Amino acid sequence: MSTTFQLDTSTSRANPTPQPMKRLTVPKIRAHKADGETREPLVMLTAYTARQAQLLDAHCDILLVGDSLAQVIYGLPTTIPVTLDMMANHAAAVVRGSYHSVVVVDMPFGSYEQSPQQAFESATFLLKQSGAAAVKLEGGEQMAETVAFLNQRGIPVMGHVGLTPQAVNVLGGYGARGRDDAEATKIVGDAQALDKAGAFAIVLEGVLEPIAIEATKTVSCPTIGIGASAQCDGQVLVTEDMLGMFDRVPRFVKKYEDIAGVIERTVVKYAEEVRARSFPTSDQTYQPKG
Ligand SMILES: Nc1nc(=O)c2c([nH]1)NC[C@@H]1CN(c3ccc(C(=O)N[C@@H](CCC(=O)O)C(=O)O)cc3)CN21
Ligand SMILES: CC(C)C(=O)C(=O)O
Ligand SMILES: [Mg+2]
Repeated sequence: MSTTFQLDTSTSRANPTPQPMKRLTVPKIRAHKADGETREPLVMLTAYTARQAQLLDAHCDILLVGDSLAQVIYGLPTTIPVTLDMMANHAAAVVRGSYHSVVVVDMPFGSYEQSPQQAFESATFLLKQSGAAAVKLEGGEQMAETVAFLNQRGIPVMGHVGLTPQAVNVLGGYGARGRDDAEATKIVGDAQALDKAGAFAIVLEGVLEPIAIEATKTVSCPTIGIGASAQCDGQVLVTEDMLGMFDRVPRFVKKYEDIAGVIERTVVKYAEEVRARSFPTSDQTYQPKG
C-alpha cells in the first residue's frame, strides 16, 4: 500500500459558485425515511472524473466512485483487478469536482474481506487520499461486524447486497439474484444485518421486486436499487450506461441518450475536415500581430 499522502483535499473545489449549495451529510441520508413519511427517492449516480462530478453533482444526492470503473474506464472484464490506488485517485478527482453530493467510494475486491482491521486500514487510505465521506463494500451478514467496526471508528459504510459483482466467480455470472426462496430470504436477512450494524444506506442490486419490497420495508436505512424495482428508497445507475456511452449494458439500464453516437458522429466530422483541410480555419489560427 502506498504511504505517500500528497493530496490537499481541503481546497480547490472545482465548483466555486456565488451561493454554493450546502454539502449533504451522511446522517441526513441515513435519516431519509426515519420519520416514516413518504420521501422523494434518493438520486445516486456513479462518477469517476472531476468533470463528470461537476456535471452531475448539483442534481444528485450521492455520487458513487464505483469499482465499475474497471469495465467502464479501464476495459477490464470484471471488478476483481481494481486496486486501492485506482479507487483513491478517481475518488480524489470526483471530490474536487463536487460540492453538494455525498461522495462514496467502493472498497475494491481484496481490500476489506479479511478482517475488520484490514477494512479499516483500506478505508482510511481511501478517505485520506480522496476527501470522500464514506465507503461502500459488498456482502451481507458476513460483513456486518466490519460495518460496525468502521462505523464506530468514524467511517460511514454503505452496504451492497444481492448481485455483488466482486463475487462473480462464486455466483457464476451477473444474473438476477433471489430466484429461489432460500436465496431470497438470505438477501433480506443480509440487508437487515447491515442495517443493524449501522450501514447508512444499502444498495440492492439485481434482485426480484418482492425482495426489494421486503428489504426496504424492514430496514431503517434507505435502500438504493439498481435492477431492484421502483420500490427502493433511491436509485443508482452507472452514468455511462444511462448516457449510452458503454457498449454492453445490463437489462435494468435505461439508456436516456446516445452519447456514443454523438461522439462517433463528431469524430467522423472532425476527421473529414482535417483530411479536407477545412479545419482549422483562420478563426482557429494564430497570426502575427501587425
Ligand atoms: N457499466 C457497468 N454497469 C453496471 O451496472 C455494472 C458495471 N459496469 N460493472 C460492475 C457491475 C457489474 N454489473 C453487471 C454486469 C453485467 C450484467 C448483465 O450482463 N446482466 C445480464 C444478465 C446476465 C445473466 O443473466 O447472466 C442482463 O441482461 O441484464 C449485470 C450487471 C453491474 N455493474
Ligand atoms: C453499480 C454500483 C452500485 C456499483 O457498485 C459500481 O458502480 O461499482
Ligand atoms: Mg461497485
